[in-house]
Amino acid sequence: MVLSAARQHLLGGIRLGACGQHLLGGSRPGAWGQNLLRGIGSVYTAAKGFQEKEIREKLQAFPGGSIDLVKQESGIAVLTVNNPARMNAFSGSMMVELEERVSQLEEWTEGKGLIIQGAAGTFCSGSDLNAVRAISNPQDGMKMCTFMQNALTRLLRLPLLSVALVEGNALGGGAELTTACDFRLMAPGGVIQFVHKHMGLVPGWGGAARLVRIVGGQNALKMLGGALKIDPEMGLQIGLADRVLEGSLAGSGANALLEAEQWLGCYTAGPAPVIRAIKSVVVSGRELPLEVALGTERDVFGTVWGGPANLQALATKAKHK
Ligand SMILES: C[C@@H](C(=O)O)C(=O)SCCNC(=O)CCNC(=O)[C@H](O)C(C)(C)COP(=O)(O)OP(=O)(O)OC[C@H]1O[C@@H](n2cnc3c(N)ncnc32)[C@H](O)[C@@H]1OP(=O)(O)O
Repeated sequence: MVLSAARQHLLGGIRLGACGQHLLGGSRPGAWGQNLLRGIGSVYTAAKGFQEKEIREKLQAFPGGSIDLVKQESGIAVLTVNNPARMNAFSGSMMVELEERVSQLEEWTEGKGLIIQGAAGTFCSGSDLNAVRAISNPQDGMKMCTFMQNALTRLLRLPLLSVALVEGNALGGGAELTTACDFRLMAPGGVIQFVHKHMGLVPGWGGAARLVRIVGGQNALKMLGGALKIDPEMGLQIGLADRVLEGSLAGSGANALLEAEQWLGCYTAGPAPVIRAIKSVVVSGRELPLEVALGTERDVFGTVWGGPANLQALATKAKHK
């Protein structure tokens, strides 16, 4: 399918430069403002019958793989889903580790961006089916899903601009993980597929709720109802993907990551307090009723107004030509 230049522009098509115009397809901060700036936004820990400690122990009984976090001087962290022998499926211990890494990122006050990737050139094939089989009763399933909803909600609310770097397959829970990032970059050959219907399931990690907000209800229904394989072209078309990586660079691990870092760097350039405030006002606008979001925006505005970056810009009489 040939996309018009304007459509490509809106969809973040591959012909735009790395820093091209990828437009989107005063007081002490109040509680929401403070929470948003700290990136803490758990709403699930009070869910009925949910004992985090109990489910954490249960999940630890299914070990394997790891979730690796590298925080870089650039302010961009890289989180790697690392279980290549199982196509980076999430073991129980990896679910627990993911939540721990999110906690570490919530405390990382210098951070501006985050890239989530899978090890060895493929993204993530969802839950480890061996663990799933062992806890395939409704009670345990509910607990696991609540734990992951909590972790992924907090991940999306981090005051960091986040990117899912999709090489290879993002299946089931792996597809859900991509929706817990602000942006999705797809390598040629990459696939995002909500395979849940084929498993007799629906998404339970918050992936359906987030998907509707990203691609709209019609597209979400088609993706879930048809368990559609979304390739990069289709991803761009429906607004699921923000960019397709260059073919020459993608598929070669470090290069794909480098390209993703360059892309993200266009948006994270600048002082951390400002970038974090940008993410915070977008999170509040995305999640809160308008009146509440406006209040939060005022709170966050108050953290940057008259701040060092603002004063410096005023002193240099910046022109925006
Ligand atoms: C919805 C949800 C939830 O919990 O809420 C979920 O995410 S359920 C999980 C949804 N995901 C799935 O159903 C993924 C099922 N797997 C696949 O479709 C396939 O394995 C692909 C991921 C497309 C890769 O196929 P390909 O032919 O390239 O490799 P392969 O099948 O030989 O896979 C390599 C090894 O990874 C393992 N493997 C792959 N995906 C796995 C998974 N999710 N859990 C446990 N092991 C998995 C395979 O069994 C195999 O192990 P051995 O070498 O030992 O045989």
